[in-house]
Amino acid sequence: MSFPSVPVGLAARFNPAGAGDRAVARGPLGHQRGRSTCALSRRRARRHDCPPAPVRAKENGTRALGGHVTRVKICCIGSLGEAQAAARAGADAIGLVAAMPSGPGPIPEPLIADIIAATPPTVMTVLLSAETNSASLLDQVKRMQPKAIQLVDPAAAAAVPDLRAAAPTLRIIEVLHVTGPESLVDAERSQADMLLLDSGAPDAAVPELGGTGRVHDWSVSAEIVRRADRPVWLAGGLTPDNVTDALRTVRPYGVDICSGLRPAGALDGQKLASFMQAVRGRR
Ligand SMILES: O=C(O)c1ccccc1N[C@@H]1O[C@H](COP(=O)(O)O)[C@@H](O)[C@H]1O
Repeated sequence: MSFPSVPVGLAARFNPAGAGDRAVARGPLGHQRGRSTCALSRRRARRHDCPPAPVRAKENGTRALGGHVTRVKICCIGSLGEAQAAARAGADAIGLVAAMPSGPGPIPEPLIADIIAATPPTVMTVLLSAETNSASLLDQVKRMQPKAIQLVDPAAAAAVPDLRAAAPTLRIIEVLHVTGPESLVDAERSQADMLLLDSGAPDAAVPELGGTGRVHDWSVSAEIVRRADRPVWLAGGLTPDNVTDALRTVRPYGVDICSGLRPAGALDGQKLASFMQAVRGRR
């Protein structure tokens, strides 16, 4: 099965191979990191060869600092039809959830592999995995062939170097379950290509590794984004109603949503359209 074509504008600004993403993120975000030097005065900025000041959004937060268009990842895709609907709506990425200890998203691996194979290259296919060791993670990647892997268990952070060495084109997204200021330290330590800030409770009796529908403290997330030198996705309890606020507060590279588009389990077409409209800012 193949997808209808994705709007040209979306394809052009999203490069699943990754080089473009890194370039976009490392420019403006790296600039923010050096803010103490670069933001003090224009003269000092010139002396230190700082990049131009980021363009601030005039509208409702749809363009984060640096003027990039906010990426959208539609997660918990459950069928080829849902993947097609997400691509048609303009999603930059889709999330496919493998076996998890809890949550609404898991689907069988053969279905994940079929959806990935049918997805156009302009959409980043993200496999969500609860595995923590590199051999098991790599086996999953071989079986399903995603463009990116989302490591939802904090214990998987140690596997990042092995994954990168064995699968150099695979984008690695490390999930940080934001609990408080200590998450800033985890963000600093990460070796992944991208971070994804979520609201799980990995230490609960039945671990929650995502798909909770809960928001976390966005002020911590905003600080992580300010300090980060790599793309940061915001997830956890986003909805069409709160995403504008989330964008204004956190200014992430992209937003990621599961439960907020699934009041009855399946992807709700109207909620998907409202979410895309809120993020893209077409009012
Ligand atoms: O959805 C799940 O079942 C799930 C289970 C374990 C880890 C992640 C999971 N889903 C992902 O969690 C985030 C946020 O979801 P929500 O919007 O708060 O419901 C998202 O990436 C989901 O795909």
